[in-house]
Amino acid sequence: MNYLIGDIQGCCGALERLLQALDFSPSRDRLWLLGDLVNRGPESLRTLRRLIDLGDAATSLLGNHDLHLLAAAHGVRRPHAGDTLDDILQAPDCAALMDWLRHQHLATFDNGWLMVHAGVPPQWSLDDTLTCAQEVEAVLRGPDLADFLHAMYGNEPARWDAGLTGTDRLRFTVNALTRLRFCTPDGTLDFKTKDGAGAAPAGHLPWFDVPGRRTADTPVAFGHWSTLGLLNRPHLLGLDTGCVWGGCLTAARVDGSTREIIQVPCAQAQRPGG
Ligand SMILES: Nc1ncnc2c1ncn2[C@@H]1O[C@H](COP(=O)(O)OP(=O)(O)OP(=O)(O)OP(=O)(O)OC[C@H]2O[C@@H](n3cnc4c(N)ncnc43)[C@H](O)[C@@H]2O)[C@@H](O)[C@H]1O
Repeated sequence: MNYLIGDIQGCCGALERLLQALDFSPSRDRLWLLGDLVNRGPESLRTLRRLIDLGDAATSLLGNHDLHLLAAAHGVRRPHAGDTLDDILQAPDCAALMDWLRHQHLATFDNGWLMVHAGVPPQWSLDDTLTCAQEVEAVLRGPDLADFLHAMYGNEPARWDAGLTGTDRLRFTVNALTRLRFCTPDGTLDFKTKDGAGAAPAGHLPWFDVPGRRTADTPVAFGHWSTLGLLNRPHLLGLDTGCVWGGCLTAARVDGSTREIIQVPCAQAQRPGG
């Protein structure tokens, strides 16, 4: 069976309880983790090791917190207050863990589902999304990783232009795939608003509601947006249900036309707004 799982954020106990609830078997089942594997929760190191141990039974996407971990490990960013990455950064095998992390995905398309951590700009087709993701993945896996991590931060360019090149193009892709919630109909990304779908800034919409979105006919699964909560529409699954904030950890079983949502409640590891 195929399961898509929302943001774990280091809540490994919740992951274990969810796998039990699924009666998960690594020889029979496949998992797709929708990013933000680590940080803010209590057991980031244990979570990474668990995912690595799953081998081919699990495919992991990178979220903004996972990229932040790579940046912290390369000395590009200082850990923030509220980060819970120290156990990884101080682990004797930190370099090997980071090597695994940088080989994970920014987007993937499997079993008819396009999967990303945050969102897909309305102007991108499925092919555009996978191509742009692969461009970033190649840099993450290559010799220029540290330089790229320095250049990755920033909110510009906020609007897609097929003519973008170099660092600007890569930064736009990272911001779209790992940070997007709201955008304008012309695809200008907003990075300020973190509230639910009803809190759209003037002139903005949740990215998935933009009229004419080119991936509207492609099933898309994403995480990242805990204040949105579970989104379950025919071609959309939003699966960040705020595990780390005391919500649930959510899996969606997607086999052919079958869809089933399975959730386990989570202990609150961080206080919203804290
Ligand atoms: N290119 C890049 N540029 C910039 N940064 C990059 C980057 N690449 C990586 N990063 C990194 O991204 C990291 C996070 O940045 P942040 O800016 O802190 O991330 P965020 O938007 O708060 O998103 P998060 O992923 O935590 O989402 P969530 O819905 O859980 O939480 C969102 C909010 O919802 C609130 N919330 C959750 N549950 C709530 C509830 N029940 N009620 C009210 N509020 C709630 C929380 O308080 C929280 O503030 C940073 O460490 C940064 O370095």
